[in-house]
Amino acid sequence: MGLLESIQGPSDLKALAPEQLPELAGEVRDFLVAAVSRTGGHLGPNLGVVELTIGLHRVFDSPRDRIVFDTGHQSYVHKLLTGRQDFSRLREAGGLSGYPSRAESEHDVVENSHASTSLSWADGLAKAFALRSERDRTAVAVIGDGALTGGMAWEALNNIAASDRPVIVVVNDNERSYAPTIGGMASHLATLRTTREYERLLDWGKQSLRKGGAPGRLAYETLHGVKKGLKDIVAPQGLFEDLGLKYVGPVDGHDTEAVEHALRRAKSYGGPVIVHVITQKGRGYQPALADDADHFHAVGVIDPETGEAQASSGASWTSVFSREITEIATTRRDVVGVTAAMQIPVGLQEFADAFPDRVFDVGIAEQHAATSAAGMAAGGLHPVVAVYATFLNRAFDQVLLDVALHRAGVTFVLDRAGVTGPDGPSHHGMWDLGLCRLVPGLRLAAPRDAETLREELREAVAVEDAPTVVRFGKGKVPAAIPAIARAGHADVLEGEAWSAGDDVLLVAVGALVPRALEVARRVREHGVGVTVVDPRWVVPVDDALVDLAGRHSHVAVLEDGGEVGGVGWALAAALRSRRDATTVQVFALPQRFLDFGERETLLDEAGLAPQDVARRVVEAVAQQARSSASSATAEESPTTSTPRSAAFPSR
Ligand SMILES: Cc1ncc(C[n+]2csc(CCOP(=O)(O)OP(=O)(O)O)c2C)c(N)n1
Ligand SMILES: CC(=O)[C@@H](O)[C@H](O)COP(=O)(O)O
Ligand SMILES: [Mg+2]
Repeated sequence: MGLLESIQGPSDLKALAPEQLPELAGEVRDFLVAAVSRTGGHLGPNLGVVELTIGLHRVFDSPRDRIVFDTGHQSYVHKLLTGRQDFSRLREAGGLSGYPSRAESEHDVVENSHASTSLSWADGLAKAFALRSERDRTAVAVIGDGALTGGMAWEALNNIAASDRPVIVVVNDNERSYAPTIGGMASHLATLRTTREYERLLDWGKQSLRKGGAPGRLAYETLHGVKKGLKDIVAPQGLFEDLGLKYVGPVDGHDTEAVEHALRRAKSYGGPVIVHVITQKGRGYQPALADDADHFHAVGVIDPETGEAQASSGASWTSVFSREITEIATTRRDVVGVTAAMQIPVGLQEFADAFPDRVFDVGIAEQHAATSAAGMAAGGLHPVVAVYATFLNRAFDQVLLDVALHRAGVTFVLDRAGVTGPDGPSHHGMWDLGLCRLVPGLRLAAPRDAETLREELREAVAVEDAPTVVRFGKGKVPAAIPAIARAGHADVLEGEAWSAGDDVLLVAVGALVPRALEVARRVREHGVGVTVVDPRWVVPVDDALVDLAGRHSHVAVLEDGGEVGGVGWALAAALRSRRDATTVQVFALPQRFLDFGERETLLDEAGLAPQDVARRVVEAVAQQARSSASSATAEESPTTSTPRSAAFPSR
């Protein structure tokens, strides 16, 4: 049995001799490459924190001490060392989560995968320990250099530094988010990293003086002068110590002995301390180290020998956006791109390659991205802020009161809208429709295919006096879905509405249009007429759509956002305000946290499986017919049903 298999929890790890730790680290790396290449996941980040995590669980006493991983994507080693070694279904329903999970282990604290929150968690934990007189407990936060560029981290540091509570901030500095980390913080960490050279220089100085036989006093004076001189040149500790934080480091994050020594030093201070650990993302796995893009930050299924990803066919939503925004930028010199440390994942790399000075990476700082975009717009530019949908959440106030209040022409492009799948509840892009609906003047489009994405993106960047949003899902874009007619501002996709009129209007939103067409097919098998429309611009819900809905007896809405504030929610409210008798069924994501798993399965489980939606629509129509019949009998008068849908002018 290898060392890793012998470890069921931190106590087994603490029992190992220091000289066994490098061997254990090697076994962990072999395990990670073998397991994650089969399932996909955050291979690079976890390869970089093997020795660090071993040190954390040897020095601190989890779960009495609390170890918080920022973002949480680098917690696989933590899981391996705390009794979870079955990675066969990592990030799959029923398997291990790709992030900490309190349901999995008492050693796990924070499940939120949004970056830069760990220091606030640690500050809160430390305050609780102090007030509950649990002074033997330590709060430890492991935060990456990328996450340290997020504003929340500095709000927390400001509080942590002002206290004497034992908070250990471990900066896992691998010099990268996905790409190399940007900004002043990155530069400062780089300066501190040179201290490693400084320490080596110092060691060399000590050895040389000793070898040279210099007398004690002279040797000390010389060395002190060298140390003082070097320190000012290569290692200004400034920032953290000026804040009032003890600084330990920089530490070689792949030297188990040095890591453990530094963590023990930090623990012994008994107050707030920064431990600056230098690591390498993808450490020990050449295909990751050779990957200039992001050192295998997040991989799909790969060949463990070569790191080669499985071939995939078809264009992604992101690639369509990437091409189109670069096209637009060619003629629109005012258009600029903004990314929050995700230039490649959000599709701005092609734009940046073509126009390097017109794409801005602001670090993991979505709030700054939004408000600086308002500034850009005020200066005559048209910013396109590209983020994953879920990450717009934290910039809501900035969208509302910096962009919309000032009627700034800013376009937000939300990738990964809807259910994303393996990353779980804090990654599903299900909040943006509800949040954006709250913003006066904001307009949001949900394209259904590549052509509508291109059209709606161009329409969005043409708006100069209000925020616009274009949202699309994760993965491959579907084949073209042409319209057969227009109804107001909506595309009619299917329907015999110009015949005797259809019973049901099915409103299909964005990436769920293919599902809606399957629903319509199944409903028609029951002899129920269905017209399928795609509103395209879904925030706000426009009067033409409400008019159209009001000309049907029953409306069903299919969308991949949270129910509250969604398209169906707004359409039903508009019909109610008109005292319209049309009945509305809303098929949206339930307003709760959805677990991780396979995207299509999660949508089905959320009640959006075509067969389930169709069944419920047919039942509703039948129920409506029964109600109409019974009320007609009661009144002995002809039914007063909503006038059938009017004929559409053909497109
Ligand atoms: C608010 C927010 N924005 C963007 C992301 C996407 N994201 C996940 S990990 C990551 C990079 C993190 O870099 P770092 O903190 O240095 O950790 P490392 O991967 O280098 O260990 C980003 C941008 C996120 N999780 N949260
Ligand atoms: C941890 C994090 O936020 C990202 O790495 C995210 O997991 C990437 O998601 P995609 O794989 O959908 O790009
Ligand atoms: Mg990093």
